[in-house]
Amino acid sequence: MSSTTVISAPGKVLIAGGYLVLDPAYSGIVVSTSSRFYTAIQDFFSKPDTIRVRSPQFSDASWTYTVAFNPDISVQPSPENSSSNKFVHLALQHSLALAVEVQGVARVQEKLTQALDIAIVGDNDFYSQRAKLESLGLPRTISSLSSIPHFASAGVKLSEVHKTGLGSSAALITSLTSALLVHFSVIQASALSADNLLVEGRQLAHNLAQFVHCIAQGKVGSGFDVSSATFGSHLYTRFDPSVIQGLMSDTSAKLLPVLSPSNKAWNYRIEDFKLPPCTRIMLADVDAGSDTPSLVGKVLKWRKEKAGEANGVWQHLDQLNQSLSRTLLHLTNLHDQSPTAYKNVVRYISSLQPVQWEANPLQPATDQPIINTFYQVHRISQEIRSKMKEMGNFSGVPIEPDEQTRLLDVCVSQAGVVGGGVPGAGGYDAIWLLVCDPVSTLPDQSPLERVEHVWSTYKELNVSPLSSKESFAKGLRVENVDDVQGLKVLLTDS
Ligand SMILES: Nc1ncnc2c1ncn2[C@@H]1O[C@H](COP(=O)(O)OP(=O)(O)OP(=O)(O)O)[C@@H](O)[C@H]1O
Ligand SMILES: C[C@@](O)(CCOP(=O)(O)O)CC(=O)O
Repeated sequence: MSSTTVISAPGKVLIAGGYLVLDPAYSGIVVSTSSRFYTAIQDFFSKPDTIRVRSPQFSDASWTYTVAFNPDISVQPSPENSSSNKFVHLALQHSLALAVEVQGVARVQEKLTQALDIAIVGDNDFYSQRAKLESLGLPRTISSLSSIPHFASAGVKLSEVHKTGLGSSAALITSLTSALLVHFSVIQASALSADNLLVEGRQLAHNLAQFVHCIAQGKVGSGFDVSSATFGSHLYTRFDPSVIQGLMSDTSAKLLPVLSPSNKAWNYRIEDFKLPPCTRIMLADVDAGSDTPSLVGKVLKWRKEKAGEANGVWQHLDQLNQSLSRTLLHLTNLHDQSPTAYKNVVRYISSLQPVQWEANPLQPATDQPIINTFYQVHRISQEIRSKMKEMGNFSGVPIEPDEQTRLLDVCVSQAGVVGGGVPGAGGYDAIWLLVCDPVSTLPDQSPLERVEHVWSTYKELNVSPLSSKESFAKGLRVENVDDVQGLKVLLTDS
């Protein structure tokens, strides 16, 4: 077997900044997840200029393409394909076109003298595992999820799968286009090492993925999902959509002048962010579902029509979102200043409800500022929830519907739960929580176990956990096949 290029990209959770982040005046807090999409590219023995793409988790999910050079490069789906995949097709077309612009036709043709086999797989979290847990007779807990094999077959077609909101299309596009850039030597694999995020290769990968994702979706969103798939957790401020508007309407135009990192029109901003030590994000898929584009359309219509009312909400939320990111980052500083006091506090508040955290007058003075800062995070995240709900009430959109409010209220009053909310655009389909994650809480339950118990026994909504944590690997990552559990068996050995 010849060498295999494997590139992964993480999923995302927008914990603050939904709707605001569509406007370049505001930023959002995006956390990248340990759940990833993987693209593996190998040579295989078939006709030259042929690319076969497979998604082995789904039925009817293999697509063959022919690459023609006449004289411009074009990637054509085979008439024998039994389904189409616009996202995959556009990723191939534009990545190869960019490769031709950078490397010249001859080098791209040379790489295609052997056909390519491309396998795309997403960690189980991207797709709801509720039905699988039920069929295995397992409770809806994180430990049950670990008994499902990696990259489990969904048993359905892609068009029928129940997604969980982690941004499957953005992670898929970012891993696929970047794997093609590396395989065709447009960028070096070393450009994707974690040491320095703002290197040109990674930026080119970002710009290409943003463009392909926009064109596949038929619209320019804020792009926080592709940005976190590329750079990991950060505070995101969007790029001006005009940078790719020309390419969106004239797809035969040259890509490199627009997508090059030296094009100053790419004015997105990435600022460092990570969740504090000894905490963990918990995510749940709520079996109700919302149509994000229609929520966005209605909220933006209201913002246009009732600018005065909306601007007040936007300003207030912006203040809160900025305080949240500052306060979370401050916790990391407090940890670094006094790791022992910090760990003691986390253990202490893990067994108390947030309203009790500040109540002990005998708390050592070293612990007070740490406890107060954790309580600030709780308070700010609660205020963000209520402002987002107000935004929903004003615009007639269920951003934090009453059902989710009841669920979140139960969750955030558990001992050791710092805060939570509805991610991204909100709606009925998911929640996030930040919980204390101390080394041990024995003989007490841990906050994670308490939340799992609430979720698995909750009656009003069917709540199913995801196993994702925050990914500290910064976005795109070069993988070694043998290190990715469950991947090797899905690759061809032809
Ligand atoms: N494993 C996969 N293999 C190939 N294509 C996939 C795969 N998963 C998703 N896709 C592509 O992404 C498309 C789904 O994109 P869509 O924008 O609807 O999802 P999304 O908003 O990213 O979903 P979510 O955020 O809930 O994960 C599918 O129609 C398919 O083209
Ligand atoms: C509403 C919005 O700000 C966030 C949508 O996030 P999500 O897809 O619900 O995670 C839209 C966007 O940023 O593109």
